Amino acid sequence: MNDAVIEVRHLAKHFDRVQAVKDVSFSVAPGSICALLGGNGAGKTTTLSILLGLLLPSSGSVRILGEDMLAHRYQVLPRMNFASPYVDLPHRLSVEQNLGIYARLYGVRRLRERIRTLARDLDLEALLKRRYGTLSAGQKTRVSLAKAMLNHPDVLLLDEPTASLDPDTGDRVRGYLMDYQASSGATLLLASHNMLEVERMCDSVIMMHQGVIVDQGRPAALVQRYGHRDLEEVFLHVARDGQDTEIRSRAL
Ligand SMILES: Nc1ncnc2c1ncn2[C@@H]1O[C@H](COP(=O)(O)OP(=O)(O)OP(=O)(O)O)[C@@H](O)[C@H]1O
Repeated sequence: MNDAVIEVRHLAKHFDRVQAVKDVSFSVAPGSICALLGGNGAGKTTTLSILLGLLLPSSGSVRILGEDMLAHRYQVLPRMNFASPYVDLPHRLSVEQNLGIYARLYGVRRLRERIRTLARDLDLEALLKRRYGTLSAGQKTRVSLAKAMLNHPDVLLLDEPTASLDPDTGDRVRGYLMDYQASSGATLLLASHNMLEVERMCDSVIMMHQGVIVDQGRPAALVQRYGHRDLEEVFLHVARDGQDTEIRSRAL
């Protein structure tokens, strides 16, 4: 029986002449944290956007929580959420107003209590009355994460979840996400450039290079397979030697 929470098969996406994602297939197990890794332009954000239904694929299929996302995404989206530093919220509204609007859109019950809890957990209490547009990049990242947690998602997609966070705040946010995963059983898929973060948080890693998957596995297994000291070195190896790695992985 196939019980993957995220099941991607032969996914491709091109923008005019740019082939952003080429025949990508992978699955993410329930209750796991999986990382999409790859250099700039590898196709991570495009893949996450297709999973969310924000972009239509050129070909291929995506099943999430057992549903075909192309045919039935509105049945699945209430159980998902997404955080990204690239998605902006209305600048003139306060943090509290922004979270309140999303909470109503998601049909969150006892929304004031939910916002208070998230503000406490993500250190946003002092910012609730501030206009979103006046926040620093790291503060916006935390608000985006709070928005993503409003509906207690079963599937959480995160594009660089700790971008712009200082080391202390980044560490606390990672701890928060891991605690959430452990207590809720949710499945997390994140794109990250932070290899220490990935080694600490993730059960599995999917390495992309120029739109294709060049390798995947558990972080420790990848480090061992490439004979490096850590995932950072594996990343550099794949980024600088991506084409060869792609050819080798296809030959396996
Ligand atoms: N709307 C678009 N129109 C044309 N090309 C696009 C568009 N969106 C993405 N691309 C191209 O598709 C490729 C993959 O981009 P994508 O944003 O998915 O990469 P990424 O792995 O998320 O990179 P980064 O780490 O820099 O965020 C890139 O070559 C990018 O220029």
